[in-house]
Amino acid sequence: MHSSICFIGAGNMAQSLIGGLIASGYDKQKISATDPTESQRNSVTQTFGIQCFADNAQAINQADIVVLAVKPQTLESVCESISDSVQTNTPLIISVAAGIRSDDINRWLGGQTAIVRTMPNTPALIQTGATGLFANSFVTTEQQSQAEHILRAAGITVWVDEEAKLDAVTALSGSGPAYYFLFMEAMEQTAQQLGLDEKTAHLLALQTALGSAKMALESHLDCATLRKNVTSPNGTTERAIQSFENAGLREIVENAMKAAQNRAVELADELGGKA
Ligand SMILES: NC(=O)C1=CN([C@@H]2O[C@H](COP(=O)(O)OP(=O)(O)OC[C@H]3O[C@@H](n4cnc5c(N)ncnc54)[C@H](O)[C@@H]3O)[C@@H](O)[C@H]2O)C=CC1
Ligand SMILES: O=C(O)[C@@H]1CCC=N1
Repeated sequence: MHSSICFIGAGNMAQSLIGGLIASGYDKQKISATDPTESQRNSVTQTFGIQCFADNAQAINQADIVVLAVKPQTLESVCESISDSVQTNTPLIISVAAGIRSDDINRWLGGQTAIVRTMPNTPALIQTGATGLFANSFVTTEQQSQAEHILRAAGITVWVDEEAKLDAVTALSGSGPAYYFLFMEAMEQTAQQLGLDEKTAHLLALQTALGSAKMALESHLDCATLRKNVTSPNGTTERAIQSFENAGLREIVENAMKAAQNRAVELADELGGKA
């Protein structure tokens, strides 16, 4: 039998996870969500057929698992508003918030709380997500498997042995879908400049991204070798790759990912206690 899960905050990330769970066969009756915005609650109920509530503390009373899916800036006040119920009912807490450390969440919830801090990504919606997980010292082995089971319904899962590594996961797979969307946007725009219509440019850009990722996942070859296999000497790809390398693409990626990681640390320092 499925555990009952309540999502606090029914925005983009919660909806991706809810969609992934339902697609994997999770019992809808066991999933609920809260959100202060009425239109958001109605839309989530309509899309997923789950119950939504306005009152966080009331909604989590029956929950075995509470997923904190609000913005990092809202997390402290949300935790304080549910701390009495958490202390009484002792659900497993799963946080998806970027940056915010489990020690801070534990303190805001009143202490001694089992918390699995995670960093999922929005492709969870189509069960192609990637999630990093870290368990604090109050999490039992059984709760660890429960958290993994839930996130696995939405894609692959990877446990990290140090909490700080979740900030690297954030910079890679948490924010990563946006990097690929940006790249696909840019490829589509340029393809139109080169003479393709919008629909054709869109389809070819997306199928190319999908094919490349699927091929790399299924291949025994590394990404550098797969790239070289596309690059004929003195051919078209070589010119494009030279153009990327000359423009410093590797450094651009390095700077962007380090900026994301730094922001995760900054968020934790700004909104929680200093590490
Ligand atoms: N969007 C993404 O790709 C990812 C987001 N995250 C994390 O997920 C969390 C949520 O992000 P998004 O879903 O993108 O934001 P969002 O803004 O789409 O969703 C947050 C939801 O929380 C609701 N909310 C605000 N105050 C609330 C309260 N007091 N009680 C209950 N709900 C409340 C808002 O109305 C909104 O619907 C963040 O902490 C973020 O770091 C993690 C991984 C990826
Ligand atoms: O941009 C953000 O802060 C969140 C965390 C990872 C993806 N979106």
